[in-house]
Amino acid sequence: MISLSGIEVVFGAGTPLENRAIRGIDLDIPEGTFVSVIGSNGAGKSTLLNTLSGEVRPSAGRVRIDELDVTGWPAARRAGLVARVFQDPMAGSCADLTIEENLALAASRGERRGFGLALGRQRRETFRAQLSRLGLGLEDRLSDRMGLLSGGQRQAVSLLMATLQPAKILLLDEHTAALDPRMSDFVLRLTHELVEQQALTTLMVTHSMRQALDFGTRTVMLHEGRIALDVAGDERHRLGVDDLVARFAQVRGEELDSDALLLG
Ligand SMILES: Nc1ncnc2c1ncn2[C@@H]1O[C@H](COP(=O)(O)OP(=O)(O)OP(=O)(O)O)[C@@H](O)[C@H]1O
Repeated sequence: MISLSGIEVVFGAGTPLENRAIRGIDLDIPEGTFVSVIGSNGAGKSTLLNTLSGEVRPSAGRVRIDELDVTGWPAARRAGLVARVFQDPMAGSCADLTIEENLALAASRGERRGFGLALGRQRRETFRAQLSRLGLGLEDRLSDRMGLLSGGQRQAVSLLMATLQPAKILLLDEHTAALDPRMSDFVLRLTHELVEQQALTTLMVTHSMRQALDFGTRTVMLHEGRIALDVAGDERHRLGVDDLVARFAQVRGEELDSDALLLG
């Protein structure tokens, strides 16, 4: 169980630029749940993910991963518990290392010693098999530098890297937003497959209402640092994109507008 209780995040506290990005969030995520997170710009989605990964320390509240209270743990200490894929395909891997070296680093995530770059034959074969599942021909390019891959290929490998080691939670921060529609579909399908196979507890931020309903088992909408909607099960099944857009407009106190199309 991942548990956030009474979380508040204030940036620039006590300054004229004080910003209460998270204003009291309570969220329990049982093991194996796949939560999609939506919300307008500045709603606090990335800050929520950063609070879970340890990049941001909450001003109030507790973060628990299973029975561990990790509130005071920096990101590096949570590395073995939290896996993450960012929006920027360049952010999750090292361009100057080979595909194989990047995978080896990911496989050693959370280990205390060394960089885990040791590349025995068996390990290489495992990586080859994992890459071949992507169907992108990357299994024959193990020695290519990561920087040579396209954004979509790199994001697919980043996803693979994030799931090589079992983590308590997988954080996906608009991880398909920078990709063209074909590659975005591909990475989303791969996400679905990996999450299902490994029964990963997952939090995926998306700007697409369609994706928010099509992927995962629960949808959370953030607005101005609070949870404005939290749906799962039958209630979620009954929701269509139009309903979600209407709820979105409602919490923003707006009429339906072109955002609806943008977010569809
Ligand atoms: N490191 C930071 N320092 C100061 N303010 C920050 C920082 N990170 C985020 N904020 C502010 O906190 C608020 C929430 O930002 P956040 O990035 O979490 O929103 P978001 O929902 O992810 O938005 P978007 O959809 O635009 O990515 C915003 O007002 C943002 O400017």
